[in-house]
Amino acid sequence: MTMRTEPRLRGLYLITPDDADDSRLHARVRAALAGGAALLQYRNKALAGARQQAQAAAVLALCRAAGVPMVVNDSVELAHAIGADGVHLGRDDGDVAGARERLGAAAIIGVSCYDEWWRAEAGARAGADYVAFGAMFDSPTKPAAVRAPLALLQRARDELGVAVAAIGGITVANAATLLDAGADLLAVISDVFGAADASARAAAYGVLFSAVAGVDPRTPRGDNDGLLPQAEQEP
Ligand SMILES: Cc1ncc(COP(=O)(O)OP(=O)(O)O)c(N)n1
Ligand SMILES: Cc1nc(C(=O)O)sc1CCOP(=O)(O)O
Ligand SMILES: [Mg+2]
Repeated sequence: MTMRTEPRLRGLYLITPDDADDSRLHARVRAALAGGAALLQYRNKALAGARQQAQAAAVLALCRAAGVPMVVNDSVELAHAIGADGVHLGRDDGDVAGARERLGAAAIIGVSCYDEWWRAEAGARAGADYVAFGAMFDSPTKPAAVRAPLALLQRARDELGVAVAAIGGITVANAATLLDAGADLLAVISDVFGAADASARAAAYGVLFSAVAGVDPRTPRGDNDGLLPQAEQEP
């Protein structure tokens, strides 16, 4: 498989909770971003249409101010409309080629793989920037999500030239196992946005990445973006 030449995404991957209260959501997002993150996904299953677009655009502005790239969940069109940095595609959300054509070569495109290896292989081959496996643990946000084995993270790290994301029930207490198994991105909703101090909780992931993965995801965009240069990775 062809290896990517761009920097590889690595660090805390914040995903917004369903929150219809804009000012409360902004405060939570600001706090989480202040703690440090490599990437943020705007996801709000409770909103649609103009209301969702306005909220997404406001969160994008917060991400821009923090120097953190933002992808949009589910919708290439919403990502395009607000000028987001990319999109996350699940099994019902369209294909990588279509998203790439619409959003451009620099867009960050991620795919959900659940517990299925073939999706990761197909996604990487189609030009995805990361493949996401989960749920790694019981998820408070998605209690019915299928569970994915750690071995998928290890295999993806060893065989695919794209970033490997883990999602589902991740906490600071269980995250090290995922980093050891090969996750580059830890995608988290509840553990950060449900914390009394979202900033401190996000920062705790930064400490984990520094200790386990040897990178500092708090480094602001422009220095290393929370991204590890490809040259520093294993061949
Ligand atoms: C990083 C990441 N991984 C997986 C998902 C789940 O995507 P999907 O299966 O499309 O489910 P919804 O998020 O749309 O409910 C994700 N959003 N992000
Ligand atoms: C959106 C989503 N997708 C999942 C998958 O397994 O594909 S788990 C999940 C929810 C993640 O939230 P929390 O950090 O609260 O568990
Ligand atoms: Mg989806």
